[in-house]
Amino acid sequence: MSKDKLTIIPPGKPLTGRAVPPGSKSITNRALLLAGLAKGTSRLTGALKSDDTRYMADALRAMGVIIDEPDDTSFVVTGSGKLLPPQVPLFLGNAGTATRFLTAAAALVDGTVVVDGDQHMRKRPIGPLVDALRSLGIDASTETGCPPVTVKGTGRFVASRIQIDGGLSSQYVSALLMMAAGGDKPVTIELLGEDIGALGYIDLTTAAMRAFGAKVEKTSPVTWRVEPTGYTAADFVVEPDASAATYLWAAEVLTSGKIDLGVANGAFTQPDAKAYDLIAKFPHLPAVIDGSQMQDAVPTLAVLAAFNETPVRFVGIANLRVKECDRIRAISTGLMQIRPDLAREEGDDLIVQSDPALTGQRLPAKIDTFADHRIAMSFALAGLRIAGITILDPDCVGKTFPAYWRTLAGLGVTYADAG
Ligand SMILES: O=C(O)C1=C[C@@H](OP(=O)(O)O)[C@@H](O)[C@H](O)C1
Ligand SMILES: C=C(OP(=O)(O)O)C(=O)O
Repeated sequence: MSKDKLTIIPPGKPLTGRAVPPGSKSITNRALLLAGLAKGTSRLTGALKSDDTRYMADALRAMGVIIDEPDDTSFVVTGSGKLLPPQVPLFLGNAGTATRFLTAAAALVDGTVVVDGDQHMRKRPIGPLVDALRSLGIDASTETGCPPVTVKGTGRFVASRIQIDGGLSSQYVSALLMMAAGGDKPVTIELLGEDIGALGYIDLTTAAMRAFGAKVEKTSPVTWRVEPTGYTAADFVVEPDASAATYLWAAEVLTSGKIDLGVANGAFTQPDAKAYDLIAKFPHLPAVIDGSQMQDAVPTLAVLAAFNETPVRFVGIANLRVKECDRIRAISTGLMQIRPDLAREEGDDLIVQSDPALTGQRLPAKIDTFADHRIAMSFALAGLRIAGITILDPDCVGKTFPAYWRTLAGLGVTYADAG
């Protein structure tokens, strides 16, 4: 789209039609890595092509994996069973999955790997993962507790138990689980500290590992045992992205429309699919929503909550402060730009002061998206009911849903250049 801003014109009619979400970012990046670690050729179909998956694919290419892209939704990945040391630092933009997963996978490389990202990624914590690698005797270091991380691997590691504090990100746990199958003996991975949010992402990880031949078993609510099988090439179908689906579900209820996503809401295995049942309750969302098991759906739900009959308090969302941006701040800022009393923060809770009478009003607001795709995509939903909503840096949706603006247009949304 290549614009620096985009103003949504409220459609004033139900949004209708077919709009299939792109492939899941989380599953695509897991499958790419596992296929890259396997020996042989894997075919991934239904995959996401976006900034985050391009960073992962290019990083694997830099480590000797051959990746062809025969069409818009497929990757054909041929690995040698070993990742090679890259000649240059791996640049992973602001892709949390690629950054965390490759930091652990770097421990399987015989040589030095530098994992780096953009200025946003350089503020996202990775210390607990680096500490876990160091506890295994792997030479891993970060000066700031955030990328860049330097890992000097020997191509193998020997460990029987890895402890990890996943309080800030479940991706550390997923990263270690995927690495563990490349070890020399069975490994038990154990969660330390507080319970992690989004345990469903760990299930996605173990499911993808099994699809590529790993043997992994949950041995207690906080431990997993991984056998040293390595990975086997496989043909793998990526399901549509549930976080992307939340915008379409919300667009449907906000406009009393009918949108065919081409996939049943019950068919998703990703954590954010839980948001469907909440969205279906609109405009009677509950007074308290615990976002801990559907974190990426919180921006969608929060913008929806502005039009709810009654206020909504979002709890369990502290780690939204260390996502692509501080999402609690970005959401409260955006809502307060629309109307100053619309949101407030209380510690790490977000309170959305709902008002169904917002609908049909003209409340010009230029929404700062902080380079965060989810802030752009969720605030666009406000523009379905309020005139004057302008999204700054709309291209940031390229992180996970490059066709977002076109997809809304296909359902009947129109845009104006911001004045
Ligand atoms: O494992 C994954 O694919 C993800 C885990 C979640 O992150 P955290 O574990 O950092 O909360 C989620 O927000 C992210 O978009 C994708
Ligand atoms: C938090 C997200 O991404 P990541 O951590 O993978 O960068 C997201 O997509 O909302």
